Amino acid sequence: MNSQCVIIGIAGASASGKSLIAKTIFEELCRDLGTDQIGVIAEDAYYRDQGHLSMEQRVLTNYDHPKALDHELLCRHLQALKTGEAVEIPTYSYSDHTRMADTIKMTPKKVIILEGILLLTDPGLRGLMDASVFMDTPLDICFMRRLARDVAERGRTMESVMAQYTETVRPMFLQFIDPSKQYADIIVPRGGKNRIATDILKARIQHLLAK
Ligand SMILES: Nc1ncnc2c1ncn2[C@@H]1O[C@H](COP(=O)(O)OP(=O)(O)O)[C@@H](O)[C@H]1O
Ligand SMILES: Nc1ccn([C@@H]2O[C@H](COP(=O)(O)O)[C@@H](O)[C@H]2O)c(=O)n1
Repeated sequence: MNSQCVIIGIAGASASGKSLIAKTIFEELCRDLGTDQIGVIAEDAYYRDQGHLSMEQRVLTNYDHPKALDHELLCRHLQALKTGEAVEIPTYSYSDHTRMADTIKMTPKKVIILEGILLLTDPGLRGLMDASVFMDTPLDICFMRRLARDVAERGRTMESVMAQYTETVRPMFLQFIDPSKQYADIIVPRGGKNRIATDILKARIQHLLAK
């Protein structure tokens, strides 16, 4: 069976507004399609399991390098959803730096919004997307938002956020994420509250569904 499943990929720097725009599109499209017909998948859920490593080893991982993520599993899950099969999405703990025991069942959807920093670096994932987006928020703004968010929500200290940003987040953005912008169909300036970009994406999804 090849069910209708529109997949939109949203990439960009950490704290560029990917989750916010994904959530806005999700909530607004739910009103038309129903909550069971649209889903959001975060690439972060596919960070590799590090249960076999000590906490001292886990903090040394470069979480902004493509190899930190299990894109193969994400690809398999998207292919399964496209063929009408349900999947078990992993859950991830930013404070323990590893997968949690629970998974979340996702049933097939008409629309899947994927969001994550490194999505557009992977040809397999790009090939599964019906449209791709890059959130082009200035890096200094992203850094300020990440600092506030990671201290408030991800159990980090200001010092650890600043060190990680200098050692891996910024260099990996320049090496992998920013060059992947070339693969985006739509480039969104300013961040997750860009109303016109949100409307354009919603209209494109509606157009793909009507085909
Ligand atoms: N345009 C914006 N104006 C103000 N705050 C924003 C804007 N876009 C995103 N944010 C905030 O910045 C933080 C990071 O955004 P988020 O969507 O979580 O980023 P990402 O998913 O790209 O890491 C969140 O607290 C979010 O509410
Ligand atoms: N254990 C981890 C795993 C990931 N990160 C950081 O998360 C960022 C990606 O998530 P966004 O919601 O910000 O897009 C990425 O830049 C990793 O550095 C982490 O700090 N710890």
